[in-house]
Amino acid sequence: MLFSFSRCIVCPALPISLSPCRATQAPRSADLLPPRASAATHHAVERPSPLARLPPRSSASTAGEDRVLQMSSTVPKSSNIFWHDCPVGKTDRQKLLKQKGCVVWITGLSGSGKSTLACTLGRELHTRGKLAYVLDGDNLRHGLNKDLGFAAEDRAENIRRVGEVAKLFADAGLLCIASFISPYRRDRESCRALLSDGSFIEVFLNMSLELCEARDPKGLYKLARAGKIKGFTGIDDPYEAPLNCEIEIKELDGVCPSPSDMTKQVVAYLEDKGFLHE
Ligand SMILES: Nc1ncnc2c1ncn2[C@@H]1O[C@H](COP(=O)(O)OS(=O)(=O)O)[C@@H](OP(=O)(O)O)[C@H]1O
Ligand SMILES: Nc1ncnc2c1ncn2[C@@H]1O[C@H](COP(=O)(O)OP(=O)(O)O)[C@@H](O)[C@H]1O
Repeated sequence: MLFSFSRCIVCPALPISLSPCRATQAPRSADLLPPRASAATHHAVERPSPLARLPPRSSASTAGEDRVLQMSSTVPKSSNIFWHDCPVGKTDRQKLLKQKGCVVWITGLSGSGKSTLACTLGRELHTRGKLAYVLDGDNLRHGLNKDLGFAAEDRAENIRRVGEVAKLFADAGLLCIASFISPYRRDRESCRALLSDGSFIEVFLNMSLELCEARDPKGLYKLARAGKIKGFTGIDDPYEAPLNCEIEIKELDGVCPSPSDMTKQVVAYLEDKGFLHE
């Protein structure tokens, strides 16, 4: 896989650092939104973002804005490149698989049940003889995205890469299940824009912070409350709720639907929209 990089700094005494990034958008106050400026202070505990090493281009703009503009990896940096079509296309693969490629994008707070839904849904689709593949935030941060932290621009780059990978999977004819906090609306919308034919299905796990924090299976909320993790989504970092998602799954009176009920809701949508047939 190729990524484009817009700028590098070469210092004889240091390793070369190359990093892309993309713009993010201001948060909404109703959505657990501490000031966006907190993104700049994320690194008290985690290692510094590779993106943060790049200096701004002009002193007039803010460092974050300028870096995002100058490094936008959605702008191709290569020249003399040509699209190469292959004789076997998406339609052929979909016929073979008897399904239609799509991306089921699950977004929500840490602890909202994203991974649980992704796995339960993946299992249900598999049982139905459908080829699905789960891309999970924690997992991809062990490999493809291991150079990224949790500053806003790192999260944006994380989601940009995943969006591109998910698009390839959908093109391969798979039912791609992406499970990421993906806290910024703009980043999610960029992924949606990669799939223009209604095959981006955004699933919002609309669980309250109280519920997620009570679950806290990894103890991360406790650490964030104790100030041991900075920039934790929902505590001192924003989460921008979707405005027009395809599926919203909510708790009712503090009770969350079971994984099986959530899965049924998503499968019913996929069935209704024809993704489970060629
Ligand atoms: N600062 C901070 N904020 C939020 N989450 C954190 C943070 N640090 C580590 N983690 C762990 O990383 C998991 C989220 O990774 P994602 O790739 O989904 O995040 S993002 O979409 O780029 O925001 C998330 O996994 P889930 O709990 O499954 O959501 C956490 O385990
Ligand atoms: N629908 C649900 N009902 C009850 N508990 C759930 C449900 N979904 C997830 N959980 C539990 O909540 C915790 C967080 O779920 P997880 O899938 O890891 O969330 P996320 O991936 O969003 O961080 C886990 O302990 C999981 O077993």
